[in-house]
Amino acid sequence: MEIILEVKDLCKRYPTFSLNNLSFKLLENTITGFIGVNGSGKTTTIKTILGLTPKDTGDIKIFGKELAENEKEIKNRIGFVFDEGYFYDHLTIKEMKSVIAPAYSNWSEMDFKGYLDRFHLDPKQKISTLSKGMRVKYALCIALSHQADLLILDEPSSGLDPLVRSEIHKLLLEFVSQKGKSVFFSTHIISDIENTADAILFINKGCIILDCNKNELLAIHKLGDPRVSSPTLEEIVLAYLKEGN
Ligand SMILES: Nc1ncnc2c1ncn2[C@@H]1O[C@H](COP(=O)(O)OP(=O)(O)OP(=O)(O)O)[C@@H](O)[C@H]1O
Repeated sequence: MEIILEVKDLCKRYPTFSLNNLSFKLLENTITGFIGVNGSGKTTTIKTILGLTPKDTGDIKIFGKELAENEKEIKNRIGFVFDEGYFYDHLTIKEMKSVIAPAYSNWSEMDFKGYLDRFHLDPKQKISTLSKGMRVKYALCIALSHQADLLILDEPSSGLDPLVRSEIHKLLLEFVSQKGKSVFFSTHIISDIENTADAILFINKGCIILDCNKNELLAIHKLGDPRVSSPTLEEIVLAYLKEGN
């Protein structure tokens, strides 16, 4: 499988927190769940990958290239969704789209309309009147309408009801089944990882404490005795967390 993103020895230091030598890869046709408790460094990692926060040291290659030297080309191929809003509240869905779309050379108006229909979003509705779930869906419509190959989502499902979460999961599964696509999403909701992710990257206190395939992890912890139930993913993850503390 092709490597879509590769991070090597990434370090970023804030006065009271640091990312410590993070190294990991995101693979093609893989949904990687980036899990960690509040304040463990998920958003800092994502912002550093996207060049929104400068790194101190380390290498980040996206589609085999350095972001700094190929920013336009790489950003064209990344769709991102942040939990904090980055839209102008006073604009409508359609007006905001007109601000964003020119930044992408592969923008597809047909795809955008298709996603709006799918999520029952009205182009005339003001951003300020969208519910949290509608905002995330709108952010996904934007992220998916410029032929991105890598989707990066920062806590897309926090605060959303189970129905909206399952709609989003379905969309991510459809997306990642296409050739050359990969999804990286951060969460602290283990059931999201259980339902959606193929791979798990677990960060704690700015360090990666687990980087593995989800099914392989479950298989390793499966107990041989059928009379005793094997640990759930949540129990396994909590055990790693306790070990790291
Ligand atoms: N610009 C900044 N300056 C100083 N410290 C920062 C800055 N941004 C983040 N931090 C600190 O880095 C740490 C990690 O924050 P980060 O937002 O990456 O965590 P997170 O895992 O995304 O948390 P959450 O799940 O709560 O969103 C926190 O202690 C935070 O206070």
